[in-house]
Amino acid sequence: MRTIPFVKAHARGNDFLVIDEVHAKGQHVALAQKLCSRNTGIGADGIEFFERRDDGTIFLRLINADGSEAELSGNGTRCVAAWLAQSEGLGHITFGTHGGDRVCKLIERKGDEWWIESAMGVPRVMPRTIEIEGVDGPIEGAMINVGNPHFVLFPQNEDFSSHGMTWQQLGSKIAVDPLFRFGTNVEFVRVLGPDTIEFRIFERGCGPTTSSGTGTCASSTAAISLKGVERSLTAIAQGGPQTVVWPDNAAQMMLTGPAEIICQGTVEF
Ligand SMILES: N[C@@H](CCC[C@H](N)C(=O)O)C(=O)O
Repeated sequence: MRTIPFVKAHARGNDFLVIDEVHAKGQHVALAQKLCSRNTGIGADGIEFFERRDDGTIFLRLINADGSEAELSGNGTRCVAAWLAQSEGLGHITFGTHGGDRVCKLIERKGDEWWIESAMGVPRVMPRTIEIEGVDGPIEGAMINVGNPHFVLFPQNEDFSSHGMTWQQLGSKIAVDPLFRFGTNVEFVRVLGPDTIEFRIFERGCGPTTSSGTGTCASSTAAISLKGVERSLTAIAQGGPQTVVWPDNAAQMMLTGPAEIICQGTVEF
C-alpha cells in the first residue's frame, strides 16, 4: 500500500481526479478503475496524470474511468489549469497532451469558479451517414476530431432520442461500434437559435456525462459547419453552458467555461 495525494475538480459536473505522474508508477489503468468508481472509489469521469517537464510545460495523460486512455480532455485540462491557478497562482499554462498542445488562460475567479479560456486546436469535420449494428436505419451526422474522436448527430426529438432509442441507448451502441477503430465519443445536438445549441454527451470510457470540453467543441463544429450556426456560440449541456468562438475553419477553436476545485486529500492504493 502507498499513499497517493489527489485533487478532485469538476467543470460543469464533468469531474476529474488530478494526480502527479510520479505517483502513478505504471499503474494508471488500475488507479483509474479503482479511484473513479462511483461506489467503491472517490468517483470521477477520469484521472488527469500531470507531469512537469524540464521546458516548463506540463504533460497531461488522461485515463477514462474504465481504464482506457484518451488523447485529451478539454474539461480535464481546464480542471488542472484551475488547480494550478489556485495552488500556484499560474494564469497562463501550455499543456502537452496526446491530442496536441492546449493553452489555458485564466480570465477571472468568480467565487469558487475559475473561468478559463482554452485554445482547443483546429477541429476537423467529416460529414458521414453511418449504419450501426442493432440500430434501425442510417444515422446522419459527422465525425469530428478535436484531438480526440467524436460522432455528432442531430436528433429531431426534444428529449434527444432518435432511431426509437433514448440518447443513452443509442450513444452506447455508436461509441463501441467497430466502425470507429478506437471508439468514439457521441454527442446529440439540437439547435436552439442562431447562436445557441443544446446537447447530450455519451462519452467513450465513461458513458453519459453532464459536460465535456471536447464534446462542446465537436458539437459546435458540427453545428457551425452543417447547420449554419454562428461562429461565436453558447453550447448548453446538462451541467450548464460553455462558450465557443471559431473565427474561421483554419483557426483554433476557443472554449471558455468554469472549473472548480472540490477537494484534495490522499488515498491508500
Ligand atoms: N470529458 C472530456 C473528454 C474525455 C475523454 C473522452 N472520454 C475520450 O475518451 O475521448 C472533455 O471534457 O473533453
